[in-house]
Amino acid sequence: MSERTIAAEADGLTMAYGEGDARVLALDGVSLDLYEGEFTAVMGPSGSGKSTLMHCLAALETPTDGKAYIGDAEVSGLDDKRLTALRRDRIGFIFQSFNLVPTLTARENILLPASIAGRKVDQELFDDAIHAVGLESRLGHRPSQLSGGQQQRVACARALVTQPDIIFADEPTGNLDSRSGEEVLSFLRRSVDRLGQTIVMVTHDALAAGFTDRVVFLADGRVVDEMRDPTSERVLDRMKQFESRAGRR
Ligand SMILES: Nc1ncnc2c1ncn2[C@@H]1O[C@H](COP(=O)(O)OP(=O)(O)OP(=O)(O)O)[C@@H](O)[C@H]1O
Repeated sequence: MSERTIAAEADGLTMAYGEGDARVLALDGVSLDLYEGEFTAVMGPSGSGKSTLMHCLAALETPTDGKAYIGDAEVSGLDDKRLTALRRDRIGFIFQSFNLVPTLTARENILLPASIAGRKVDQELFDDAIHAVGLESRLGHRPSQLSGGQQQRVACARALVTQPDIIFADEPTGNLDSRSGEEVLSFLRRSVDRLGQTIVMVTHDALAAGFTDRVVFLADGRVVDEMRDPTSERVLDRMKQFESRAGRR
């Protein structure tokens, strides 16, 4: 197997919310390497810490203990200015609720992060992304004139055209019907295969996990298992095993 390069790393990440009786340990010492050019899914029951892990890795939250790295930059060691630059220049986000600017067209939404960063978007990459997500005829439309699936494809193109080191996607198909969801997942898959994009995606959906290269399973704030080259059937089976184990506890 060829040597893999680490795109992001969790090193003993611990996150406690609240105090005393109300204390919740959302992450309980998670150590995990995420590799360049891979599509990784993070799965686990509700409350298992998936979003918290992603937020700590993406420098949106500061862990109680442990370290998060993007490449070799330790996220918690950066001052505010460097952190803003890291998020802007090296990380892409796709959210369940799309988070598009309602007053801007699809084209303007896609170009916004690059424009804020004062960077030019590579025209070929822009054309490629638009073609891949099938939005050629929708570039002048505002989000309210687009379907949910089209809006999420705009959000995917927006994350992709800045060519970030890593894209974090938090349940990107959670608000979509199965057909639109599959379109978005195929697009993400292609951007990994064709552009070598690195993507980490939180999902509850075994079908979505079937599009990835690797699934990491969380339970109670810990990594409890992982699967390479998953199929949705194998992921479903594994999830059933977890549920029956949790039921016996
Ligand atoms: N800001 C917060 N304040 C207090 N507790 C929190 C906060 N954010 C998360 N938690 C708690 O931390 C635990 C992990 O939450 P997290 O959102 O990471 O789980 P998740 O696996 O993403 O869940 P879901 O699949 O339901 O989105 C949960 O028990 C949650 O209630």
